[in-house]
Amino acid sequence: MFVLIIGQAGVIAALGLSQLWLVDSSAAHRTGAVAGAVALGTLAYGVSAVAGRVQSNLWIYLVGRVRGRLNEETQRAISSIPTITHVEHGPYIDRWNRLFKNSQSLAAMPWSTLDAAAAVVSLAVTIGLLVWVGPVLCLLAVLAVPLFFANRHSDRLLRRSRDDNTELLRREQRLHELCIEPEPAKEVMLAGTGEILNDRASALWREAAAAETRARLRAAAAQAGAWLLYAAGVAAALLVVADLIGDGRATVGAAVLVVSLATQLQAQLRTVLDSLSTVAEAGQVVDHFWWLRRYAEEAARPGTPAPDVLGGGITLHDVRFRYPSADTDVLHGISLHLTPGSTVAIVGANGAGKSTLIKLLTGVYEPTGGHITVDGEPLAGIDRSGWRDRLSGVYQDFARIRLLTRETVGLGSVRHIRDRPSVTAAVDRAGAADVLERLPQGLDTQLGAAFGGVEPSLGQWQRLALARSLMREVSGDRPPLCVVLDEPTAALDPLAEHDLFQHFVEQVRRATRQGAVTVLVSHRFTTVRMADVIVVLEDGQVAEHGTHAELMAAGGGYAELYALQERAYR
Ligand SMILES: Nc1ncnc2c1ncn2[C@@H]1O[C@H](COP(=O)(O)OP(=O)(O)OP(=O)(O)O)[C@@H](O)[C@H]1O
Repeated sequence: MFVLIIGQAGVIAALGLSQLWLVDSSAAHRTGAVAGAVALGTLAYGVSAVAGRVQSNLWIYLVGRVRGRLNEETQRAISSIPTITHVEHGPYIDRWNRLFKNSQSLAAMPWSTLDAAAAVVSLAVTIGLLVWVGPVLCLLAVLAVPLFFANRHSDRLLRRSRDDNTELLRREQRLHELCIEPEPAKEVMLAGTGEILNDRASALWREAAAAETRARLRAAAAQAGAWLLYAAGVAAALLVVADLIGDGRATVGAAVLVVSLATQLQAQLRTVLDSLSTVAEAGQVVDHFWWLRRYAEEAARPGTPAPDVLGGGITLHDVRFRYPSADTDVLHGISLHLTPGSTVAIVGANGAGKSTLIKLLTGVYEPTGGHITVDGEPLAGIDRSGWRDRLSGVYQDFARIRLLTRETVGLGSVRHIRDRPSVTAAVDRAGAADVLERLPQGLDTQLGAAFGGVEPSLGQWQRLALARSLMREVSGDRPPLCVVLDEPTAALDPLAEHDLFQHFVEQVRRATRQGAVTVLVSHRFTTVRMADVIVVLEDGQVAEHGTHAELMAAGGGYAELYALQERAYR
């Protein structure tokens, strides 16, 4: 690439000179010189055409490979971050989206820089030839200055509109996804809201397109002005050459050379300006890239190892939390002590903050006020991946991982993903053996209709997720210090819930022996009453806490809700 790009400068000089010699030697009837000029021109043209093709193909190949690597690294950095804010909140998503969308310019930057350098060399050769015809013609090069400023101005306009549009286009894409992703699409179809959603998405797209068009028009106006100035300069240069020819100080060949050089100068200036635009855009992409790397490094900051066994337990000290896009706190100063070997049930109305609390314990969010300690050590100071290795459980919005069944479960302990006995044991303990029996190839069944596999029901998915959460326990990994179960039976039928419950008691006993804390979120009070401590959350605050008997005796909100559910089930 380097040789090809730099070689262009020589080709440009050879082409220009061949034209000059051709015109002048034919005027002087020097046949040999004409033949030489034709040969030089043909050779230069041939080399330029072949090198151009080779160069553009090489460019596509190299940029494609570098872009692939960059996207891979970006993807890896995104997925290495153990917190979830960056995949959940718009401004963060937009930043790494820009990185993916514009990675092409970063991949092309080395070649664009080289292109710009080669074009500068070519420019110098062109200007040298112009000066050779008439020194005053070098003023043509001065007209590149307004072009440069117009280019910078239009780059800025386009970049700003692209950045502003990232959010609009993300929202447009998410609205379209509602109509084509199987989970939301069925509801959209049932309600017949597809058209409204598509209209909204189209309106967002139109808004983004209009903003971009406005920016493009303004950029084009600035550039057109600068190029008009340049065209006037070329006209003036031709007048100067006509004058030189009139005075006999230049030949007709020189006039042809000036016309050819002016055209080349224009192409070279375009190359320089385009390359500078790519380099400037690449600079922005680098900014996003470094931001992501820094973010990933900070999130994965090393810390002290997690304790081997819990001695003192997990304590929440006046913990507050506010989501990045929110104006108010979701948790308002929670103080709790989770004793080793205990089961703590968290109950409360929808939106009370139960799942948020679970996510703070697992470290996917960090408190925005107060702190959490594990055996007296701040959780923030404990190595994140070390802490994660010592957790197990399921979230309320469990993942439906559409891989082979054994992988879907085995991912709970990556080291044992191929360990079939462990996977089978985890499936059994989660009460998912009957799910497995119904799968045509058992553990080797591909899951997910979109992948040509079997699509489990919601309850079956939840049991597979539970099995995944038990992988660490059955595979002989170090036992968890904290087990979080966020509505683990919400999608289960009564029989499956009963089976799980039996297992749950067993698991709690085992966890108790090993000193783990089990935190259970549930709306089913029959399960909740088994816990050692029940915490009632109300609007992000602890309203009551104690054993079932204590809370019933207190006759507060818990007792009321328990009685209500008991009556309903009777
Ligand atoms: N990712 C998020 N970004 C912004 N706000 C959120 C996010 N997740 C939850 N919230 C808000 O935080 C509050 C508490 O939500 P959380 O999911 O913790 O409640 P919950 O008690 O688990 O409710 P449920 O019983 O419905 O599962 C809610 O008001 C919700 O709107």
